[in-house]
Amino acid sequence: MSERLEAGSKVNNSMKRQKRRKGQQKQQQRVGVEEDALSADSHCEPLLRGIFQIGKKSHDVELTTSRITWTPIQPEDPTGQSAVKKLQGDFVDLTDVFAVKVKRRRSVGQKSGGTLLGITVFVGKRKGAKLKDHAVHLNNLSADHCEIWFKHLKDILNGFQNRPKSLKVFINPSSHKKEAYQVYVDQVAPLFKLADIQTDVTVTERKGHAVSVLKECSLEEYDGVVCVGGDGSVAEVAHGLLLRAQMDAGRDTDSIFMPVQAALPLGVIPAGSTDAVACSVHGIRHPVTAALHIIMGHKQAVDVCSVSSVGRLMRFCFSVMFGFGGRTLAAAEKLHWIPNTQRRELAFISSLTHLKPEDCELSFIASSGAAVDQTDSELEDELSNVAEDGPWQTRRGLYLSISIMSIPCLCSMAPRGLAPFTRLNNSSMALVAVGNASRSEFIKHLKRYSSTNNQFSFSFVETQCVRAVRLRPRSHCGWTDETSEENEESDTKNAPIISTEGTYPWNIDGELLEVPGEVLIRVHPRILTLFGSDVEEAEEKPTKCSCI
Ligand SMILES: Nc1ncnc2c1ncn2[C@@H]1O[C@H](COP(=O)(O)OP(=O)(O)OP(=O)(O)O)[C@@H](O)[C@H]1O
Repeated sequence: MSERLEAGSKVNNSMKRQKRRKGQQKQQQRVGVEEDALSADSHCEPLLRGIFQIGKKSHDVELTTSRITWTPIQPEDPTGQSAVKKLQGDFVDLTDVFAVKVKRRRSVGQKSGGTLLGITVFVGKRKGAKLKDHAVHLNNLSADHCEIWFKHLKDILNGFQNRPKSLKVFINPSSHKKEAYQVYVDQVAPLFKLADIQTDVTVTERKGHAVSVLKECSLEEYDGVVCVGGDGSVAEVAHGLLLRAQMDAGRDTDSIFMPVQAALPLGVIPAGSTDAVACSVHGIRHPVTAALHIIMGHKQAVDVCSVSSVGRLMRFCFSVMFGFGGRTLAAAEKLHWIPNTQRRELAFISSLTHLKPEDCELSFIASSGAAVDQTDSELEDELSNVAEDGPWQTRRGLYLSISIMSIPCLCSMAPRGLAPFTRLNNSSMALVAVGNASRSEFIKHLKRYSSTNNQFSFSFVETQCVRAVRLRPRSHCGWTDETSEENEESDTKNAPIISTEGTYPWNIDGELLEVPGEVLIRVHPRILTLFGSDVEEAEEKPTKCSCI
């Protein structure tokens, strides 16, 4: 790319350039250009230099391979006195530029042509975790001048190989407040269009629709997949992408196999009620931020869990909950005629009212939790032992809730994450096992997720960094006798979690899965790439659950 640009830069006659540079140096001394802006880029040879009007002032604008820098031009004082006022220059890094357009004045309804006004550079401006689109108008009425600048800028943007040019988009119109489609049309599609990204949109019609499309469509023509929806939709698309990769690689998903990576990165446009995946890679629930991360090709490899039962893959996912989390979801499904938010609150209250522990055999293989730098074959060797021979540690007892997460799951309910002690790609999962406790103690633990207090500093909560977890719910006979006195307030006469079909409810990324018997959960390091970056804490305003 740089060769192409250097060739392009020969447009400038070197004599002229020297002369101009001398003039520029003089001018810099005269007007006192913001020194930081220029000095950081001083090692880069200018590709282009020209005069544009920015705002109300004429500016000397310089393009290098990494920046556009502009400095206001101060007219010479007729009295010959040097200017006292220091004029401020500014710059944008080209890595923050996501589109460039020729700017024309058009009358209402006019679709093409129009009077040339200059060029507009679109920048993703950062404010904390938020990215906002910002336009810098470089006005100049010369068509030749603008054409050269436009071409150079376009060449540079096209040279960013990490940026997608074509995307497969899934929109779940039923997510949360049914706003996903409008969010896409109003906030995301215009940015994709501006960045000249081709899109192929599927508005999903039912649960499982995205998976069936991903299993069959030709992926070669895309540079990424985008999901507009809540965590359930993201989980479905992530599962579909990973399942497709296993099919293409000939992996037998009816066995304990080592999965291959998904072929395409996944972009997450938040339009759900919790959006923990979007928050974990953007730090904020903001569709424009998510769209700009996708356009600018910011990528982050993440660990994913697999859930298997009797040796068969059931799901790839980011979070698995058993006990309270599974029960609450099962209760919510039974109230399907009630609107989403009220349904969840009712189910939550009902599960709290009937709080009861599950009798389980919980086994896990611990990991350091620190990011590991292993080769793929070393990882494969290590993780293939997980099914049978790993150094399992086993606990037997009563648990109110067991959660396993491969990413921190940041959200407004838990700005530091449901699992703050795991990272996006540390080859490890967080295991949070909440043992038997009174309802009031359990509520205290839940409340701490949205506060600054440590939600895990309770004697009945155990946390571990793990590579694999095996959970075997034990027969419901027996556990009532072991219930602690502290838990007397719970309704011990209530039906156990096991259903009449002999299955247990699991909450897998917010989706209910009824599974009989033992479940194996393994971590698969970095097998999925998400558009976004690693984030420490969500910038969301903490919201407290209205039920507790
Ligand atoms: N047209 C549709 N009608 C009904 N369900 C759908 C449709 N399209 C997709 N789904 C399913 O809806 C489920 C829930 O979607 P999603 O998570 O986006 O919404 P939500 O539950 O309202 O949001 P959140 O998980 O953030 O609370 C997903 O499992 C998805 O498979």
